[in-house]
Amino acid sequence: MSRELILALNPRMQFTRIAVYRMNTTVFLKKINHKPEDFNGFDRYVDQAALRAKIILDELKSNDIRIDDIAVVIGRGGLLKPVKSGVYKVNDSMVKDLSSCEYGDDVVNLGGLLANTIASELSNADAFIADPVVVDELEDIARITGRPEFKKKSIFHALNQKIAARKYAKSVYKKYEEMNIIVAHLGGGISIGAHRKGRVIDANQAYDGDGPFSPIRSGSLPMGDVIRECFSGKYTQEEMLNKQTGKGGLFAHFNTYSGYDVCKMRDAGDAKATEVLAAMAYQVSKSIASMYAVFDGEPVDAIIITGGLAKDEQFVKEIKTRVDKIAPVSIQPGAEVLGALSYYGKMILRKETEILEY
Ligand SMILES: Nc1ncnc2c1ncn2[C@@H]1O[C@H](COP(=O)(O)OP(=O)(O)O)[C@@H](O)[C@H]1O
Ligand SMILES: CCCC(=O)OP(=O)(O)O
Repeated sequence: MSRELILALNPRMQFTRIAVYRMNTTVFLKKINHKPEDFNGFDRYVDQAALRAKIILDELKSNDIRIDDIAVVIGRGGLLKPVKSGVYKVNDSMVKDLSSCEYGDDVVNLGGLLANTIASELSNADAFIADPVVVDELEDIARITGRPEFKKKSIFHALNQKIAARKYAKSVYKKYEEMNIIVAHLGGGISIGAHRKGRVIDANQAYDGDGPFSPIRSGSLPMGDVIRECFSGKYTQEEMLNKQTGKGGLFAHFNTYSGYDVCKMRDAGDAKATEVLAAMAYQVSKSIASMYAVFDGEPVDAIIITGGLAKDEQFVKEIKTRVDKIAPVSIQPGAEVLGALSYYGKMILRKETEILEY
């Protein structure tokens, strides 16, 4: 039996999900909740790397995980320069870009940094990320905007979207690379991707760009109003960016980061929650429908709705009824981030994947 373990890491704002796998067996699975006061004094998410790494290692040790059997530490990848899809070994250049927030400050940056810090504490491990949020397969036409100095960037849930699309393709006995699929990932952020024959040729820029509003992000906004707010003197640049990326969407309306809580408010009869969730479903539907045009007349084989909010039947129903004339709709509730990372971890151990250099 192989003694080589895989440690997968998915850092979120208020918790870190970790799992340890021995090939196809899950050895350990844990959601480590963090107290907000633990991070007092840390201005940026990346400043939390050393503390979170210690908390994770302590958790593994106190659960008798044989940490020196860990060979692969793999984290959800962060805001980096645009890259092609695949597995990347964490190197100095990646650590530099993540820790300096060169491409933005988001909790997702901690994926590569935690993997690196933890691997360096172990005797036998290397650090990796796979399909980071900056996987870029956009067609050139998708990059052009109404201002020559602004180009659209590819920032979306690449890991989750591609795994969901591959899983669907397998379920209908086809190859991902042979299918045209629209994937809607409904998580803390929301991204809608047009997967044409295995390449995501268009997607909304789900971090600080465009698309539907989400539990924490503002999405597309009336641009004139945003410009006037920027110059109102009321907010710093950092505050304005934060309103777009982490304090917009449902958070701005309800002061909670939890889409689940807002769904519960709607279920309890709250009129505002009903109205705002309906508007979010409406925006997601419009974004899915807009991707139909991206395929330029080629048939779309399926629409996949996935992510945490895909667990909410009412929310999904409101989207489905608006888009199911385009293609059959398949629901994959929840986001299998750790499972997706373990899939790549296994490929690394079996030497079945190219290890790309950042
Ligand atoms: N059963 C549920 N019903 C509605 N929303 C849910 C449910 N479970 C999780 N969510 C919401 O999904 C969002 C998280 O999505 P998820 O895909 O897990 O993560 P990520 O933020 O990494 O994209 C949160 O807003 C969470 O409250
Ligand atoms: C960073 C862009 C993708 C995104 O929104 O991720 P989360 O939903 O995990 O915040």
